[in-house]
Amino acid sequence: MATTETMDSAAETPSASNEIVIETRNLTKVYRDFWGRQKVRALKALDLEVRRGEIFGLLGPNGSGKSTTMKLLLGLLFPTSGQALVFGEDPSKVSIKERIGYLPEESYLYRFLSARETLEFYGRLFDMPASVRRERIDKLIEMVGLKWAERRQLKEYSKGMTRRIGLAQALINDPELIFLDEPTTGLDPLGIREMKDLILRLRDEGKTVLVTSHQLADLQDVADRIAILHQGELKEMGRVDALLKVRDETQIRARGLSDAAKEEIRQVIQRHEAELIDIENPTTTLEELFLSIVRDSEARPGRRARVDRDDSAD
Ligand SMILES: Nc1ncnc2c1ncn2[C@@H]1O[C@H](COP(=O)(O)OP(=O)(O)OP(=O)(O)O)[C@@H](O)[C@H]1O
Repeated sequence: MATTETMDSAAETPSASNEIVIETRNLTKVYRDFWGRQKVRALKALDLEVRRGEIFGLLGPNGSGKSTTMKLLLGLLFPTSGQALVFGEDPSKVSIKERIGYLPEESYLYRFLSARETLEFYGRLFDMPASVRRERIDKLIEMVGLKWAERRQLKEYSKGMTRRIGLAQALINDPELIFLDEPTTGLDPLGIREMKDLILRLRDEGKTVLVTSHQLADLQDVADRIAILHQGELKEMGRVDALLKVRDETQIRARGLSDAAKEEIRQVIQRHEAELIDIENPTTTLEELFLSIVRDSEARPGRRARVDRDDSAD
C-alpha cells in the first residue's frame, strides 16, 4: 500500500452522516470458466465503507475490478468469498432495490422511444401512480437539461444527451443510493462538466453516490473520497485533497508581485536553506481553457474567444 496515512474513514467528509450505506468485508470475486476452473481474480478482499450523503469514487484502469464491485453491490453477481452489505442487507434482497438507482456503463435504452416515453416506461415499472410519475418526469427532464428534446426519439440523441437520459432513468424512483458506472465515458469536456454538476446536485439533495471512472480528472472535483483499485486490489483510499497533497512542498500563490518582491522571496527561501522549485506564472489546464472558450463563445457568438492568457508566445 502506497501511503497508509491517507487510508482514512468517511468521518472527515463534511456532507456525510454516520450511517453506513455500503459496507464490504473481504469482498472477493473470482470468475470461473465454463468448467468451473478459476479464470480471473477480479476483486481481492475489498474492505469499504460508504456513508449516507457521500460521493464515493472508485478509480482504476480498465480491468481493475470497478464494474465487478458495482455489480456485487447491486446483487447482479455473487461474491466468491467475503460479504457486501447495502443498507445493512444482502444486495440480492428485492426490498432494497427501490432505494437504489443504477446507470450502467452502457445504457440499453429503447432507441425508438422519446425521452419522456422512456421515463414513462420506467416509472410504470416502479408502479408509480400517474400524477407522481408526471411530476417526477417533468423534474428529471428539467434537471438533466433535455426539455428542448424531450419528444425526440433517442436514436437522434448525441452521446451526451444519451448519458443524461440514462441518468434521469436511474433516478426515476427517487433513489437514496445511486450507482454511476463511468458516467462521463464518451462525453466532451462540456458534457463532463455538466455530468459532474448533476452529480454534485444529487449530493445537495442528500443522495449517496458511488461513481466509477478510469480518470482521476473525472472524480477529482466531485468525489468526497476515492478508492483506487489496481488488478482487483485496493491500493489507496481517502479524501481526494489529502491523497493529492504533496507533503513536503509548499505552494504560495500571489497576484501583483513586483520583480523586487519576487527577488526578496527568493532570498527568504535561500536564507532558510530551502529549495526554490519555481516562481512562475501558473498555467491553466487544457480542460479549463476549453471550457472558458466555450463559455466566451456562447456569450459572444461569432467572435474570436477572449480568454485571459499571455499571448507573448504566439
Ligand atoms: N464475466 C466475466 N468473466 C470472466 N472475467 C471477467 C468477467 N467480467 C470481468 N472479468 C474480468 O475481471 C477483471 C475486472 O473486470 P471489471 O469489468 O470489473 O473491471 P473494470 O475496472 O470495471 O474495467 P473497465 O474500466 O474496463 O470497465 C478483468 O480482468 C475482466 O477481464
